[in-house]
Parts: sequence; structure tokens; C-alpha cells
Amino acid sequence: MTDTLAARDAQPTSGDKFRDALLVGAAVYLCSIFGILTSPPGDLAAYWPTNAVLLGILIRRGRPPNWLDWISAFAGYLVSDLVMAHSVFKGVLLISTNLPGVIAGYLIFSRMPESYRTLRHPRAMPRFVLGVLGASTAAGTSGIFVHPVLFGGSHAYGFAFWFCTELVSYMGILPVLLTMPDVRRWLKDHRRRADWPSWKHWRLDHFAPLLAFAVSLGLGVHWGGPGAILYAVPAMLWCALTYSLFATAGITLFFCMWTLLSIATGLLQIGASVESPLAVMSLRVGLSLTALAPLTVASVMVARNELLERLQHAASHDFLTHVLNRSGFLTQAEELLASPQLLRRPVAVLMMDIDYFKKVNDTYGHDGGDQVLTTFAAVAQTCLRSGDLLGRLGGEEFAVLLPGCSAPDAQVIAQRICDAFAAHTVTLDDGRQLRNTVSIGACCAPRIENDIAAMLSAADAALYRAKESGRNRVELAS
Ligand SMILES: Nc1nc2c(ncn2[C@@H]2O[C@H](COP(=O)(O)OP(=O)(O)OP(=O)(O)O)[C@@H](O)[C@H]2O)c(=O)[nH]1
Repeated sequence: MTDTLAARDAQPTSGDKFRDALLVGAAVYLCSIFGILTSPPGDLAAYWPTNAVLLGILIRRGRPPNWLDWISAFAGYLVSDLVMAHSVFKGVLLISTNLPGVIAGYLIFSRMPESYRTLRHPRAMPRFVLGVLGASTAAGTSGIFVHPVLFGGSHAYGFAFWFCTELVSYMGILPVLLTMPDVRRWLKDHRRRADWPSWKHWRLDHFAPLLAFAVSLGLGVHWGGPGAILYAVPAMLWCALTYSLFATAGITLFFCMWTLLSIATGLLQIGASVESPLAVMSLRVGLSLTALAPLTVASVMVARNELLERLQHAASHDFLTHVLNRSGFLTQAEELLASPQLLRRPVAVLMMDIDYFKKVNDTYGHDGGDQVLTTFAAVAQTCLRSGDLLGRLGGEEFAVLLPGCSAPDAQVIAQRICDAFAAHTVTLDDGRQLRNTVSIGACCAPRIENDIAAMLSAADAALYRAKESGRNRVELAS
């Protein structure tokens, strides 16, 4: 996929733009207040989330930021500084180190293909790291000039300090924002309450990786020492193998914030002073690199699972009509017939064969025949309920499994398909139009006779009678 953020722009109204800009300002303000409040006295923030959150919002929004967004972000930074009793001069200088990283990060990430940007590609993580390094380098470059003015020290230290601070915050926060599910789309897809994921399917062992993570953080606090920082790594890798990419990103972010803040507040005693600038930078870089491990595992897992899903779909579906193929139909039919929901309920099977299909091929060519097959599958699908199975068994022969369907109902549905297809005009690519008919054999059995092969064979015998009796008709198995 090569879509860019600009290509996804959906013409927002000026009201939308104003509201979005306000949200940007509010997010910047709240994150900055959090950063300032969690700062050690007289020092810069132990964890500064604002720039990464701002960058994540701009990337996720799907349209390029405008001047209103930048003004609102600027105001958010400045007001939080003033509220926290910083001078305007200091506030403006700090903003001039915050914004360059965000701008550089936006320019890099907005040019990435969607699968890379959302970390769903097997090679997404190296590009993500490059993007984060680019944004952190831009912040570090501003630090070269601003840090000596505000806090003294050398230009090189200014670069290193701002680079490391931004690195750990981008590495922790950006993956959460980039992989966060689209809430509006999720709600749209799950409108009906019945479609919502059920907690009933959750077992205790689903929580085991999370529990292991919490226990390892607790052990770190209890025992302390330099190694305590890494206690949670195996549990995070377990989480990455078990949970979604978004959940893993959240856990990794929590790990980074927890470690930085618990060391800064003295809760986590690692047995070494982390007060010297070199130690602080070393900790931040170390945490950023540690976060990469679970994120990479989770990203590769997502790409692998999506590939497996695509392969499974290709193996069980017909490439031409996109309905189930023979093996997909038989497998799913057997599973359905064995399911407890169908216990003592009737089941019907339809065998359907397009009439005089050889003539269609002879008259309109193989491509014309293919279009008739595709049209028939689409028409038949519109006559079925969501729980019914439609499959192409081969050539111009299709089958349907109707769970919970009695013989009279099966006949009604089969007749509906027959009539709908006969009434449908197929328009070929070259503009020629044709009409076809289908013959259908139906077989209905109580659930106790759950042999799909036997039911297909009975429906096939009825189909043969439908063909013999003149075609374009439905026959019930005797
Ligand atoms: N276009 C196209 N034709 C196919 C495909 N698979 C099988 N066929 C053709 O479907 C035709 C089936 O013809 P027959 O089995 O003789 O049956 P019919 O002409 O439909 O006659 P009745 O079933 O007796 O009404 C053959 O000509 C096959 O080559 C396909 O994927 N695409």
C-alpha cells in the first residue's frame, strides 16, 4: 500500500478544523502539565510525553496539520509553562526545542506506507526506529542552541540530553497511538451489542502474561539493584506473543514510564546514582532499546497472523466467485453440523447447477461464462441469511447449507434463488447482455442424519430430476 496521509484527507469543514485544533491544544496542555508535575524539583521532566502525543495525533488524524493546529499546539505549550510559573522567555525557548522534533517526525512518518506506519509489516520496526531517530535528532539539534542558554552546559550535552529525552518518549508513546484501533470504526462495525467481543471467552490463562509483568515489576521494586530494570523483559515478550499489538504497545509504554518515574521518585532502587546527566541519558537510551524487543515481536506476530489469515482464506475460498470452495464448504458444513446449536434442529442442503452453461461458454467465451458464474454467486448470496453456507463445488455447480431450515422453508429459499437468477440480466464487459437459469435439488434432514456427503448426494439426485423435468426449477429429495 502506498497511500499517504494527504491522500486520505476527507475535506473537513472549518468547524471540524477548529475543533481538531482545540483538541490538539488541549492534548498538548494536559500532557505538558503531566510532564512538569512529574519533574524532579529544579530539573526537566523525567518523562515528557507531549511531543510524542502531538506527533501521534497529527499522524493518526489523516490530514496534514494547518496553521490553526500549530498555533493551538504553541498555545498549549506556552499556557502550561506559564501556569507552572515559567517565564515567557523560557517557555518560548522550550517550545523551540519541542516543535522541531514533531515537525521532522511528521514529515518522516506521513510518507510511510500505511502498513509500516501502523507497524503491521514484518519490516516496519526498522523504519519506525529510523522515524523516531529522525524526530529525536531534530529535537537534539535544537537542544544544541537552547540548552546552554537555559541550563548552561555544552552544546554537545544539549544535543545528547534532548535526543535521549525524546527518544524514550517517542519509543514508548508513538507505538500506542499508531496502533490504537479506530474507535469510531470499531463502534460502527459492532453496532449491535451481540457483535461485541464477549468476556465469556476469556480464560484465566489469558491474564497470565499480564500477571507475570506485574509480578516482575513488583520484584524489581522489592529486590532492587541494576538488574531490576530488566526483570520485566521476559514477561513483556510473553505479552507480545499473546496480546494484540496495541495492548503490547500499551504495556511497553507503561514499562518505560514506570521505570523512569519509579527511579526518579526513589521507589525503584537500582543501587547506582542516576542523578548524573550521563546516567540519566544512559537509562533513557537503555529503556528505549529495551522497548524495541516486545514491540518487534508483536509487530512480526501481527504481520504473521494477517498473512496466515490471508492464506487460510485463499485455501478455503474460490478465487473466481469468492464464495467457499469445495474443501472450504465441506469443512465448514461438517463443523456446523457437529455444533451443539444445531442439535435436534432440521438442516437443508441445496445443490444448484446453472442450465446450459456449456452453451454460454461456447457463445460468449470463457470470460463470459466466468462473469455468469460470478453473477450467480452474488445473486444466490443475496437470497441467503448470514449463517447460511454457500460454496462452489466445481464448474457451474454450487451448494448451500441452510442450518435450522425445514423442507418447506428450503423449497421457498431455493425457489427464491431460482427466480432471482432467472430475472437477473448479466451485462458482460463488452456490453452484451444475457439471461440464464438454474436448476436446484433440495434435501432436508433432521439433525440426527448429519452426514453432509449423504445430504449432498440426495440433493444431487433431486437436482438430476430438476434437469430431467425441464430445468429452471426446484425439486425436493424424496
Ligand atoms: N467459464 C467457465 N466455464 C467452466 C468453468 N468450470 C467449468 N466450466 C464449463 O462448464 C460447462 C459445464 O457443462 P455441462 O456439464 O455439459 O452442463 P451444461 O451445459 O450446464 O448443461 P446442463 O447442466 O445439463 O444444463 C463445461 O463446458 C465446462 O468447461 C469455469 O470456471 N469457468
